Amino acid sequence: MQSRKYSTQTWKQHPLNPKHLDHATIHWIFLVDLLNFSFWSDLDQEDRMNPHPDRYAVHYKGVTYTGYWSLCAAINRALDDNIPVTDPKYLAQANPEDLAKIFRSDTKEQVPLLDLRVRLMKEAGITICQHFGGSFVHCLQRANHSAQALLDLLLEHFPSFRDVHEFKGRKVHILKRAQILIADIWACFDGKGDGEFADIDSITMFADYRVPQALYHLGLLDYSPSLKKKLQHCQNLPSGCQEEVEIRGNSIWAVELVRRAILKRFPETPVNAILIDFYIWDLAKEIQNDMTIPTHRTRSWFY
Ligand SMILES: Nc1nc2c(c(CN[C@H]3C=C[C@H](O)[C@@H]3O)cn2[C@@H]2O[C@H](COP(=O)(O)O)[C@@H](O)[C@H]2O)c(=O)[nH]1
Repeated sequence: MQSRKYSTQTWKQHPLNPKHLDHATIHWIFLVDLLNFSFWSDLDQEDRMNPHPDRYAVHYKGVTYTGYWSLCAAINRALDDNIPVTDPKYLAQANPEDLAKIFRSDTKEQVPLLDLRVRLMKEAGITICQHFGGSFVHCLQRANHSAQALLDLLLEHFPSFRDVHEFKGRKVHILKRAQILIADIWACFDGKGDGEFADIDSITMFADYRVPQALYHLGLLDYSPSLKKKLQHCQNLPSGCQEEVEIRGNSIWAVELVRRAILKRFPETPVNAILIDFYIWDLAKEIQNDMTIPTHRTRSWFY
């Protein structure tokens, strides 16, 4: 595990991530994490690095992107076409057909939950214009460098970030996209300026579908024989069902235990759940072809 520099350098090194530390980058991160969900393909049960040829993909600057990176490629493609897709004023007044074109596919399959993505873009654009003077930066600055205050503002004003579920009669706040939004701003800005959060270490791992798969592969998470069977048969798990919430909740706990183990062994290491999560997610993409279990399949706008 490298130091904090790991996430910051890696974050900006990816060709699709923005390089300039300005307000346009904050708007880019907001839009990406507003839409950062459910890229797994109904067509592609293999889910390997060499994707099913019909699986939703975006060709951008000579590279074919699937999954999360296809979202970033689609947004960058729109910006290159002079469509101000990260500008809330544009989103508020744009017509849905034009917004849908941003996700046009270079294969047979279209992006999952397209209509929902368009709806969320319009709603967020209207909300930012009504409550934050047309710029998400004002929302960020209203949090006054507190991750938890920003989390509260996101949950108050943007309903799709309310990743909260019921588990055996108790409310479970998983909040994956709201937290990764904060983490991406922090990592991109190296914890400085607009990216400074005094309580950044209060952010948990982001309970998606890729990191749990890697945690299992690494022997840090285990599944019951019946759940393993469902995953191996690519059976859908309904959003909010007990097994799905167990996978997500235990993933958060597994990363917390990894964090404690690292600090016990290397007390001086500036590690937090974000850095561990980013490390495991990037690793998961590298070893995707060797994974010993498929990802779980829940069609959801939460992750
Ligand atoms: N826990 C966690 N989940 C993450 C990410 C990211 C992208 N982060 C990059 C940006 C900065 C960091 O340095 C990473 O390089 C996407 N996702 C989730 O994965 C799923 C997509 O997977 P696939 O279909 O294979 O592309 C989907 O649920 C998406 O929401 C992360 O970092 N952590």
